Amino acid sequence: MNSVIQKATRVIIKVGSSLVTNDGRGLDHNAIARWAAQIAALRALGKQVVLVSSGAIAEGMLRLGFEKRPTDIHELQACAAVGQMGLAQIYETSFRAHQLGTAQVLLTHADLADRERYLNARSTLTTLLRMGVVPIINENDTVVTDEIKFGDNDTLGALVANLIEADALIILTDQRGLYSADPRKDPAAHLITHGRAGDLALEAMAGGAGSSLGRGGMLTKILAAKRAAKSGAHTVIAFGREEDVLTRLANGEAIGTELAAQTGHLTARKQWMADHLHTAGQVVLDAGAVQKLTQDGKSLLPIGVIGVKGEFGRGAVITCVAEDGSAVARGMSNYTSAETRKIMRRPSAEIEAILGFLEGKELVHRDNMVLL
Ligand SMILES: Nc1ncnc2c1ncn2[C@@H]1O[C@H](COP(=O)(O)OP(=O)(O)O)[C@@H](O)[C@H]1O
Ligand SMILES: N[C@@H](CCC(=O)OP(=O)(O)O)C(=O)O
Repeated sequence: MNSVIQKATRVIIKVGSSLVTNDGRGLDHNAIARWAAQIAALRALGKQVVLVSSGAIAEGMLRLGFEKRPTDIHELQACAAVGQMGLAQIYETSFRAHQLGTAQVLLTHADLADRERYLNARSTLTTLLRMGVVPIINENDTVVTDEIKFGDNDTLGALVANLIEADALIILTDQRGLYSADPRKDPAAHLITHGRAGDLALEAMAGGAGSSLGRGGMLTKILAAKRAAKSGAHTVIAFGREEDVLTRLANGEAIGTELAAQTGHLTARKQWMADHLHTAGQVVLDAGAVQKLTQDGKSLLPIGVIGVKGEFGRGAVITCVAEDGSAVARGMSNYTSAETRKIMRRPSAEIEAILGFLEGKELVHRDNMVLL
C-alpha cells in the first residue's frame, strides 16, 4: 500500500517526452486518451489535477517534416511552437470526451522567479482548478533557449507543485521508477520503491540524460522531487504505460518509486517566509484585523489596515504589525504600497472603483501568509 496519492487532493502529473511521443515523432494519441480517462477518474474522486506535458517538439518535428531532432536552437523553438498547437488540440479532444475542459498554460522558470508573475500564475491556476478545468502546462519554448537545451519539464513540474502547493507530483516516464543504476546500462539494477526526497544517495544512482528526446534523464526527476518537497509535496516516479497507473495509484497501490517529503505544507511555507527576514514594507492593522488574522484564521482585508510603511510592489513579502508595532504576520501583498494607501480603511467592494481593477478582495490572502 502507498497512500500518498490516495490522500492527495491536489496533484501535478508530468508526462515526459519519452512517453508522449510515437517513436520520437508525433504524439501517441492512444496513450494520451488513456491518461485523459484516468485523470477524469481522479477528478471524479475529488482530486484537482494539473498536467505538465512535454511533446511539443516531437509533434512539431512531424508537422514540419524533420526526420531527426534539429540541432539549431531556433528550429527547435519553431518545432515547439508548431507542435504545441497539436499538443493542445489532442488534449482538448481527449478530455472533452470526458466532459472536461482544458486550458493551455505556457511558463518559463523565470516567470515563476518573478513575484508578480508568480502570483498571477498561481491565481490563474487555482481559478482554473476551482472551475473544474484541467490546466495543461508546458515550457514557453518561444522565449527561452536554456530550457530547450536541457529539455527539462521535471523541474517545471516541481516549480508548479511549489506554486500551487500541490500534495503530490507524479512523474510518468519510460522506466518503472528510479533504479539503483541506469537500467539501460546495468541489467542488474533494481527498482528503488521508497526514498526520502532530498537524499543525496539517490542523486548518485540517477545517471545522465536518457533517450534522445527526453533530455533530463532520471537526475532531473530526483532533483524535481527534492524541489517539490520544499513546499511539502511528495513525488512518485512511475512507468506511464503501466495499465491504469494513475487510478491504481489513487486507489493506494504502491507503483514505481515514492520519494517522500519530510515537511508538511505549513512548515514549508513558514520556512519560505522565514527566508524573507527583510520584508519590503509594513502594514499597520487595527485591533479587529489582528483578531481576524490571529483568532479566526482569516485573510487580511484592506479595511483593517490603518497605515502603510515603506514602498513595496505587488507580490512583495510584507510584515503585518499591530498598532503597538508588534509583528503579527508576514505575507505576500496583492497590491503595491501606493495602491494599499488608497484602499486602506475601505471595504473590498470599493477596490475596483478606487483603483480601476481588482487583484483580489484581500490585501494578503491567507494562503500566502504565515502568523508570527
Ligand atoms: N537510476 C536510473 N533509474 C532509471 N532510469 C535512469 C536511471 N539513470 C538514468 N536513467 C535514464 O533516464 C531515462 C528517463 O529520462 P528521460 O529520457 O529524460 O525521460 P522523460 O522524457 O520521461 O523525462 C530512462 O530511460 C533511463 O535510461
Ligand atoms: N518543452 C519541450 C521539451 C520538454 C522535455 O523534453 O522535457 P522532459 O519530458 O522532461 O524530457 C517539448 O514540449 O517538446
